[in-house]
Order: sequence, then structure tokens, then C-alpha cells
Amino acid sequence: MGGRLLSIGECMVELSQAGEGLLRKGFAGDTFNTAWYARACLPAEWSVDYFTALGDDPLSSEMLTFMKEAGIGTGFIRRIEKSTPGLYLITLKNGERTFSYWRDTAAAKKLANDAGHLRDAIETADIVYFSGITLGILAPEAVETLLSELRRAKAAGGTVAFDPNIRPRLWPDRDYMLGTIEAGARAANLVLPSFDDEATHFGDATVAGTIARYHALGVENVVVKNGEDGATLSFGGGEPVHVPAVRTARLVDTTSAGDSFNGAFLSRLVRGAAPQEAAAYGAAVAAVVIGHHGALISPALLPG
Ligand SMILES: O=C(O)C(=O)C[C@H](O)[C@H](O)CO
Repeated sequence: MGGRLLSIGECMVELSQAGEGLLRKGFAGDTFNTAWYARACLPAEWSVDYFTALGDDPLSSEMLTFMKEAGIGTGFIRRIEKSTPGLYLITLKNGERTFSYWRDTAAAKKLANDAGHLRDAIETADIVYFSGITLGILAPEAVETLLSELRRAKAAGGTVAFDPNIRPRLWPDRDYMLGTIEAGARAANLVLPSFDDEATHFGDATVAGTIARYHALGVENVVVKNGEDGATLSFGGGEPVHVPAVRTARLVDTTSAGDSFNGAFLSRLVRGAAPQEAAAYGAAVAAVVIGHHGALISPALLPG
């Protein structure tokens, strides 16, 4: 049986290294990356839609075509006059990535300005996915609009999945950032944080500490990703389960490791796989993704 996954956030123009003095242009952004990997891993009976706002410029049109060609639904994407998409550049040091951004005026900042439009998209989805980056690019009123629609979906019995994906540069101050990430988690029933981010920003000493903190906020299901130390899952009050990472033969670029894990994990979970089995698949997909440059790799390279 099929269904519909909706991912909400910002897709940017991505510049990644392509040899001496050359940059490759791609399109990526955390929630879009997750949509991409979910699309690649789900059967055709499932649809995957992306929700954002784009400009009316040629690059926005190119991005839309790219999404459509990947089989991702673009029917809810609004175009905003005289706007352009954001852009980011990946700089690598031993495979570990750093990002530089040009996104302050991106059309995506207006994605949650229309509550009715958000509701139309969210109401018909079986699972909705968003991140701390989605919240970080929005004005406070728009954060509230988005979160209230997500709370509604959760109350109606839907799955709302959230990756805190903490990017301090997006936020005006630390307290607002942490408070808004917590509000995002409370609107969700599945949270997929990365331990290094949580340790750095929330001060968690252990993975168990991260799990306990999200359960204390009322989140039912928590999946903590911890790089090469694997993932720990705590579902519905059961005992936490550890799933090891899959070793990669060559580490090229860690961009999108967590996003691809999320997409592959959700693609199995929504079809009834046990969380542990879904996480093992997420780990296998992420291990392949970090062997290549940029956030998105060809679906043909992914394990089945
Ligand atoms: O950092 C961001 O805002 C991005 O969305 C860029 C990358 O694709 C993303 O961070 C990878 O997780």
C-alpha cells in the first residue's frame, strides 16, 4: 500500500569541489536531501513531495525541473516574484565538511507565510518531515504558523518527524535557538538528532542523555545518530537498541550523512519495518553517500 511523505524546508544551489579550481553546481538542502533519499528508497506507490518557496529566476526554474526529474512532487512549491534561491559552498578537510552560505534573502524564508497553503500540504500526508534548519530560516511568526500546523497533524494521528540539525549561524541567539528546537521536537513524535550537535549545543554528556532529554519533552520515538559509533533507537518506551554504523571503504565528503540516513530510515519505517531494521538500512545508505562528493548521489549507487 502506498502513501505520501512531505518534507518541508529549503533547497539551495550547492557548490561542491570538482577538481583543481573547479566547482560543481548542484541543488541540495537538508530536508530536500532527505526527500531525495526517501524518493530513491521508496516504491512507486509512495509519493514524496517537497514544500518550499522559490524565486521566479532561471535558477529556481532549473531547481524545480531537477526536483521533478527526480520524481519529487513540486505541486506545493510557491514562486515568489523577484526572489532567488539560497546558495552554499562545501569546503572539505579530510572528508569533514564546512559550509559557507549565501541565503539571507532566499525565497524559502517565506515558505510558511500562508497557513492555509501549509495545511493543504500537511493534511494529506502520511508523514511530514522538517528540521531545525527549516525553523532557523523562518521569522518567529512563521515558525509559529508552521509548528501549529504540525501539531495539528500530530494530534490527528500523523507521523511528524524532526531532525534538529543545529546550525548556530542561522539563529539570532542561543536561547532562542535552543527554545525553538525544543518547540520543534514537541511538535513531532519522532526526533532524529545527531549526537555531536546535541552534545555541543545542549551539553548532553551521553547518547542516553540526549534520548532522555527528548523523551522528557514528550517525544515518543528518538533516533540518535552518532557517526561511526552508529545509531541508538528508543521507541515507544521500550529498551534502547543500538545499530552499528556501516564501515565505508573511502570517506570523501560527510555532507548529507544524517539526511540520507533519515530518508532511507523513514522509507523503511513507513512501510512497517522494525525501527532497528530501518536504521540498519539507513546506516548502509549513509555509508555509500559519504564516499561521494556533494549531498546527493545517484539512486543507482544505493544498496537495495
Ligand atoms: O546546512 C544547510 O543548511 C544545508 O541544508 C546544506 C547541506 O545540504 C546540509 O546541511 C547537509 O546536511
